Amino acid sequence: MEDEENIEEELLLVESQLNGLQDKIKTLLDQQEELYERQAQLKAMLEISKTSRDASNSAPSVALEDWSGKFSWDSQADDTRFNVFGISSYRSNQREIINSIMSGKDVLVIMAAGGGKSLCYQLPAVLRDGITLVVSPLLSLIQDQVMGLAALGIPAHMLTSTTNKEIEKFIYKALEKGEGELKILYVTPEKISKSKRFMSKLEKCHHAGRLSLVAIDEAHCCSQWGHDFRPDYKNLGILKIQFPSVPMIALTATATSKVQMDLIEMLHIPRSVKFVSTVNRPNLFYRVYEKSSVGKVVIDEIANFISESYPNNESGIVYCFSRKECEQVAKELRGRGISADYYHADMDVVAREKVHMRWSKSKSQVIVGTVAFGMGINKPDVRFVVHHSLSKSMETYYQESGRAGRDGLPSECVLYYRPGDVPRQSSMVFYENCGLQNLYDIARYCQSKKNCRRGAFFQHFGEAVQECNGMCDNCVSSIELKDIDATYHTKITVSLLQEMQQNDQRATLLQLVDKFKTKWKHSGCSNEAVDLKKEEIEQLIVQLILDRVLKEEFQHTAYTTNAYVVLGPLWKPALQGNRPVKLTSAIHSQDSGDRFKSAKRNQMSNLEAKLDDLRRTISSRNGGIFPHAVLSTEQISLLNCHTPTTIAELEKLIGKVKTDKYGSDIIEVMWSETGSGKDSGDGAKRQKKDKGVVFVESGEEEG
Ligand SMILES: Nc1ncnc2c1ncn2[C@@H]1O[C@H](COP(=O)(O)OP(=O)(O)OP(=O)(O)O)[C@@H](O)[C@H]1O
Ligand SMILES: [Mg+2]
Repeated sequence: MEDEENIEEELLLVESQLNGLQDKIKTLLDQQEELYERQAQLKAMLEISKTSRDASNSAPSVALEDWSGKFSWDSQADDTRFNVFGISSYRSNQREIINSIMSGKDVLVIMAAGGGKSLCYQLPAVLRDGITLVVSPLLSLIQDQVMGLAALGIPAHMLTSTTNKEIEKFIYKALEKGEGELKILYVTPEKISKSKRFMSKLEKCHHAGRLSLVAIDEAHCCSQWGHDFRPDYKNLGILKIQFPSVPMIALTATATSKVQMDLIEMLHIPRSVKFVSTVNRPNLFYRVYEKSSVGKVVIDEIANFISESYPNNESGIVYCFSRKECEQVAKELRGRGISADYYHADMDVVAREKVHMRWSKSKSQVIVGTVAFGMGINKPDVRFVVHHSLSKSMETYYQESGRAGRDGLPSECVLYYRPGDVPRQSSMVFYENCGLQNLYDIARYCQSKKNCRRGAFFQHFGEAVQECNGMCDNCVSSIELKDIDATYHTKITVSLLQEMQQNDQRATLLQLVDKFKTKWKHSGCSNEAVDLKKEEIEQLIVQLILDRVLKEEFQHTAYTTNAYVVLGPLWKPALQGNRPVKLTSAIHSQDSGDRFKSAKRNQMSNLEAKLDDLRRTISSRNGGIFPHAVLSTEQISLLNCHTPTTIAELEKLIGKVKTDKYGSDIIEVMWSETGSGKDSGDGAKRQKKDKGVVFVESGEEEG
């Protein structure tokens, strides 16, 4: 008997020691997991830093050649840039890239979205004799580019599955015999890997010395490590093998060092000159708004934001978490007078294309989309990108928000955040490699009320910090902040979870908030700790997850995956109150205007509105051309500033090609708005001054 008791006693002891050990092992395993993740992060950072150092050491051609110096084609390039493309000056790195291509080098370009990569191959294509081949992944991107070039009078065509027989014949003749006018030929990668006929024509073109340049757009599609891998891109290596003497330019907006190495190898361009531009998008204003837990209130806020900040139908995108949410939000925005269409992967291609087209031509203002609305969005004048919920990583957010302001003009990226959205995303991404870590990075971005938003991007992409210039909410906010001591609240949360776990109970984030409130009430609140609002408790719990005091655990049901909050590796010190926990809260939550709001041209002038109408009229008159291909928004502000009233003045601002095409229409608008010309009765005088220019449309005057 006694023996048995002793045994039982010892058994209990051993079991409790085992439990203790298992806890320790769990904590150690958690720590190991954290360290592995950090190790991977540090290795990647080291790789980036090594590659950039190697690039500057091992590519003497880069160091020795001054791509910004003088070249024999300078004046011809300047003339084409301005008179054909209507671009008044180069942006950062464009001139250097063009010069290296013109010198016959292979080039790798990494430049942020909207940085102006197209000009880097289109301008040399016009300058060099012969035909430039451009490989691009999507039909819609190709169509946009070909139409844009046609509007500039540059002979460009595409050879895709939609090309009719007649055009195909024309293209093959141009390749084979040099007949007909063809300067730039766009193809999808499938043409290279699947059409022997096409490759044989291309070889003939090359043998006759007429293949001037090969451009690979969206080159990150080559790499399996990239975010848009396309198997057919893997076969593009054949191009350098077949045409070694033809310069190749590979362009992409985002490529980690791993992707860069991958694509240099796959495209066989080991000696390429590399140009890496900053990830910074100085014209984008980043802000995070607190998101209400009431769905309708969120929509009201988004609708108000759009109609107050963008009353002139300026284009925007609203990103949503799910397809259903997309449809719902679009419907509710429409109900509030905003012309919005939805776009997601469940729609058929024709319906998607229709929605995209309407929006591209500014016939609808907003697309409410899921992540499916991605690569292929070429619209330069997107003024705002709203996130109805947070993205799954900083990288995804950078890309999605980066679709704003590709024309370089001030634009806004707004994210509606509530901590309750974190578990919605985490239950989708937890099985992905580093999925949770990536999600927690963006959650940290959203939770912060103090740190520069731009700084978070620099840190994420391993780039030196640059000035924000007051272009994020945290840098300009006049909201007064206070730090709440949440050490006691943390203790309560941890002990609550400890009790629950002992009883084999679990709670989701929202359930935990409710349980916290009940426990708080019963705890007597004798402590001087302040009462927290529901949103603040949610915020605290997410902060504790990010700080590893708590963690998320997932369980599949037949229909869904639930995310539960459980104790994390650092719960013990938190329970003992050894680690002070601070929660940042806003004292006055009203945003008393910021520099972006006042700097941004909220109202278009009458003249700008008229020119905007004009570009839309010309666009619909000419079928396919987009309004921004007629006149860019930047050009409209230029015209608004300088108010040219003669063709000669106009040509100095927008170049020859656009003046020849649209000059008389534009001048007519200028006259009607500025009171010059026929209204002031000096039309005849003006006509005399601008000999050779006939304003056919101003009929009254002529007669
Ligand atoms: N030097 C410049 N000055 C003014 N506008 C420019 C200049 N270069 C390009 N742009 C305009 O900027 C916009 C974006 O250019 P482009 O489409 O080439 O960007 P991108 O780098 O290819 O971006 P993405 O990665 O999104 O494809 C276009 O409207 C283009 O006409
Ligand atoms: Mg591009």
